[in-house]
Amino acid sequence: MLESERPGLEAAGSEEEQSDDRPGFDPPSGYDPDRIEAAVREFLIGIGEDPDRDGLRNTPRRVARACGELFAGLGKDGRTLLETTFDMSHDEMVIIRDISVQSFCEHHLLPFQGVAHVAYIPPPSGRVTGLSKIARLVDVYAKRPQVQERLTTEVADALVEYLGARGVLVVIECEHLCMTMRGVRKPGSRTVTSAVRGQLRNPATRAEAMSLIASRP
Ligand SMILES: Nc1nc2c(ncn2[C@@H]2O[C@H](COP(=O)(O)OP(=O)(O)OP(=O)(O)O)[C@@H](O)[C@H]2O)c(=O)[nH]1
Ligand SMILES: [Zn+2]
Repeated sequence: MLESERPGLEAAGSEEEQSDDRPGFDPPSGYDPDRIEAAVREFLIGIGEDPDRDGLRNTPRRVARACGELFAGLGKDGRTLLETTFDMSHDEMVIIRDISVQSFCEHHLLPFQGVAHVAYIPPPSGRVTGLSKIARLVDVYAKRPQVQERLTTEVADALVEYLGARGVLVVIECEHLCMTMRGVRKPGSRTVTSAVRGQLRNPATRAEAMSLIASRP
């Protein structure tokens, strides 16, 4: 089937779709789709492709639009996300495990993906944040060109700085496509990074968090 015949794809170039007012579409402040589009066209020529052939004609525009989502975290931080808190008077550890992570390695602009586990001890006020905000926090720092180590520390530091968490442990495990699709070609290899702050530096508390993260039903 020709691309132009496929349902949904024909509309990709319509005025309506170009307006980028899709619900939830919140591109970074410096987002310039025209520049991305021009660059992708050049890129296609550079790899020896014909950007005017049928299947590629709308690709630069599609990539430009996709970049508004894929890099939506650029220029943002977790401050506003972590402003919404609830009074639970809970002063024990909270763990959100297996949060999916999708990011781009800043060296090759290839994806790395996997999971994040976040443990935190609420601030002395006992106020906790909504569970979804932790997952959104990971997204804010993942949706940009990144390295896994920085992603890990940025999530941990945001929880201390913006929520006032008394302790934080962030563990991220990802597979990097730049190590599997090309280069050293080691499919299945996973990189594990961690960042620990405050009371979770205590060996016993940290061990408790790690065992809860590792436990499986
Ligand atoms: N520390 C760290 N390194 C990363 C991450 N993502 C990719 N890399 C590495 O970044 C390095 C870039 O190395 P270079 O020698 O400049 O680039 P390269 O010639 O493409 O390297 P190869 O991948 O070994 O072919 C590679 O070793 C990647 O594995 C990350 O999140 N953290
Ligand atoms: Zn890479």
